[in-house]
Amino acid sequence: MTTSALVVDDEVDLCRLMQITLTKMGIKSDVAYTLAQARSYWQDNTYDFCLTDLKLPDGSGLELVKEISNSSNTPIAVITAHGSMDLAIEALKLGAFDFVNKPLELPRLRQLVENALKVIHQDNGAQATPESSPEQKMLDARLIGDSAIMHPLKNTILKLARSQAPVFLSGASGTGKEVVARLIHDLSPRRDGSFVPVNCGAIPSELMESEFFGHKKGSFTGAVADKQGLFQQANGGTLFLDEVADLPLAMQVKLLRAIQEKTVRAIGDTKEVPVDIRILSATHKDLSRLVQDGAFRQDLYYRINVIELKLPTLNDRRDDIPVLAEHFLAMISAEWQLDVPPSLTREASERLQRHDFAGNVRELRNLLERAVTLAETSDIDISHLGLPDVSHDLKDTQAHSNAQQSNHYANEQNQSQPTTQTMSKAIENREQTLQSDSEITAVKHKKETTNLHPYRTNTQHYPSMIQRSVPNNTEPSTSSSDTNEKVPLHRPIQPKENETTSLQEPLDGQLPAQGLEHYLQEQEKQLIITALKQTGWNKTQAAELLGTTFRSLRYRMKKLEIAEDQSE
Ligand SMILES: Nc1ncnc2c1ncn2[C@@H]1O[C@H](COP(=O)(O)OP(=O)(O)OP(=O)(O)O)[C@@H](O)[C@H]1O
Repeated sequence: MTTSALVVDDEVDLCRLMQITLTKMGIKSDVAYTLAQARSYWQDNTYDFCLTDLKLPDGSGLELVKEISNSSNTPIAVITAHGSMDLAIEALKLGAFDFVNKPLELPRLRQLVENALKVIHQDNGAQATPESSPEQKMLDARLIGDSAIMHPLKNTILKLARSQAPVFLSGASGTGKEVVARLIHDLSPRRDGSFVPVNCGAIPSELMESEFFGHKKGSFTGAVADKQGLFQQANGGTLFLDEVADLPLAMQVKLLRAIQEKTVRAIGDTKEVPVDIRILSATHKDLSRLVQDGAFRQDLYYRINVIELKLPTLNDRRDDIPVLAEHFLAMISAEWQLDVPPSLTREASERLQRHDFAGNVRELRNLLERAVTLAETSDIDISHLGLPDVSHDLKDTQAHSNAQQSNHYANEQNQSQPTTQTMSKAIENREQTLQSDSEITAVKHKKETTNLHPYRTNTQHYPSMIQRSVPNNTEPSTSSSDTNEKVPLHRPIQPKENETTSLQEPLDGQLPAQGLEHYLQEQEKQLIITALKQTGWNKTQAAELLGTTFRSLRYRMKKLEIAEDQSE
């Protein structure tokens, strides 16, 4: 069936141009020159999408956007006068799926129409199988949770995926902002393009411009070849600005310009290159507060925060804990190639539902990884969770489960004391580097008094595994009066007195042959690999050793092309 469109604009020549473009794309169209005419056409006919100017002789195209979005799923895009970004944003908020600026550039118009066609195609597919559209299936498989709070969230995600509007994902750390960003991309008409996530807090400020916009060979010392920036990598796809609050102010100005103009210029280049990207952004910080404090530009905030999606904390959706736990245990089982998939005992499942998950879903996942490591059989019991005792009734349950596990934990005196365990076979393979003395000690979790999550501070906030044997000069104090003290797996090497932490001079004062950048990257790579080896390739712990965040480490590993796990 031929696709049909309604074009609304009072400029006759422009309407003709749009009609010709649409006809060339195989789309039949009607033209309305006023709001009243548009309403009448809309009532009397069925269209697959609509394209409207905002300034019409008898009213605003925004009214049409509102009416069409409220009464149907039909994609509607708006044409805005150059520079009237506020109106474009208003239209996106009201439900327009995209906008195009005047003077009209035909490639941009074609791109917009192609996106509309993809949305229509997706809708037709969904109508054919309403119960379990591929989109719904993907959403349910990757965003786990069926609680009352998750239903409207999932519906909103499906709607947002159709739009080109910038979305700002807010919510505490570990609530799944990146999961949702990826889903919005994979469910959108841009799914065939790249999803490029960037941790804005992890890029050194002096490299930011080059990372975002690229550089030409020779444009600065160390620019040994042309480099494509993140904007260009995301061309045709989605750029996800994670930890956007951490962007330095100087970079915010440049980013705003690139987002508004939809063009970028690489360092050392003379020409601007157009880019077609959708911007998604996220932070666990209060961005509006940062705007008030002058730490984040209001104009950029306004531009990226066209639609805000707030993700609930895990504590706000406790009903989802069992299903999430099941999901992660299945994942761990597959990743670690366990013969028998692990499962939670009823007591353990109940205990999890009472835990205060300051680190949200990420904390749950890590807690389960640790529990699987500690359990000798496929049954994950309350004692493997490493959580503090919270109530009397729970104590009874725990005593019962401890009794059941007594064969496995013959050496264990009580949960608050360090325990010595042998690891299951699969874990042995994975954690070879941790086993120089074949012992792993679990330390009782110290109840957090702050709401910081474990991966954003340099302090350990969870019961970590520690090696008993550590080098003399880094031996953690075993005489500490606080047996709950959290001890790092390996302490970072402390400089001796009068010793600086700066890198040693290479080759007796000679400068590195391949230049500073290359030398520093090599050093960075070596330090990261050392930390990863020391922690059995556990990125969370390696990040702590290096005094950085998990996300930052992951970003650097990707940048330096360090494979995820080289332990085998
Ligand atoms: N609803 C969910 N279903 C399945 N996995 C989830 C869900 N939410 C979060 N996760 C998992 O939790 C971990 C953290 O998620 P993610 O990185 O998306 O959180 P975030 O909010 O972006 O965190 P941060 O603010 O620290 O960047 C990931 O392993 C992710 O796969």
